[in-house]
Amino acid sequence: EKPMIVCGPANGGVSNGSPVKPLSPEQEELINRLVYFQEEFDQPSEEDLRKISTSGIHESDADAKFKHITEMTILTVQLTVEFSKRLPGFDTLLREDQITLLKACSSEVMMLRCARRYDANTDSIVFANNLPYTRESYNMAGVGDTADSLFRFGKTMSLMKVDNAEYALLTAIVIFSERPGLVEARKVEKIQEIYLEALQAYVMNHRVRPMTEFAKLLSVLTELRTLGNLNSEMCFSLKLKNKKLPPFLAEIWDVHS
Ligand SMILES: Cc1nc(-c2ccccc2Cl)n(NC(=O)c2ccc3c(c2C)OCCO3)c1C(C)C
Repeated sequence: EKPMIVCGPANGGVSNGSPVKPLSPEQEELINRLVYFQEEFDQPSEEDLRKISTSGIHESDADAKFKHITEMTILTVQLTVEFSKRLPGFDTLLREDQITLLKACSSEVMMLRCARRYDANTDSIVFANNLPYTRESYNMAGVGDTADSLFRFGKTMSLMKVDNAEYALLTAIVIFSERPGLVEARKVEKIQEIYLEALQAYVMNHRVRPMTEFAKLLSVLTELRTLGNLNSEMCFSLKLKNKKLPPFLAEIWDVHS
């Protein structure tokens, strides 16, 4: 069943003295749809997880850990592609622009998905039941120090108490971001505006200090750009170390030997 959003304004519908505009029915429907598909495509299926090699996962085999991370990432990026296809507006774009958006957003959405799975008590990313994205696996896989900023990001997000609706809207906003090479950039921007307005309306009606919380949520977008760029840098350094990425990831992240 669809998880309904209970839309009672957090502050009795008044924010710094002025009455808060409620969410429109269209915005409520949009948010409910996004939260529904966020759950639908949240984790790889048990069947997919069984396919992932867990051999060597609990030993100190660096290559096995690296392989595990790559396989988990491929499954998760594929879930993001499925989520994107169901976003209102995505199917109105040129195929070429859909590809541009999916390639560019994939690492950023991965970071956001991991942040959502960050557990502050254990300072770890609890991702599906295979736990590949832990500090230990990162250290083992030989990419430990860079992953630190992913855990810091996860901690920041958990302190902000970002809820499912805000995560789903942030993901849509990341997907419909301005990217180099877009043919219909203006069209993507117009679609992104819909999701930005919905996020603003949601925050205005659900947060105690809406303006600052909305600003902080938008600053997440900038942090995600930085994290995505760090991923590109890591892909490049892996290439220099002749550490092969699976073709699917080499293709979407433009890592060509
Ligand atoms: C197969 C694979 N899967 C990932 C990944 C794993 C989890 C979240 C996001 C990404 Cl992109 N990465 N990237 C990182 O793990 C990664 C790269 C750079 C980072 C970073 C991470 C998690 O963390 C933030 C700082 O820079 C890789 C390769 C490239 C190892």
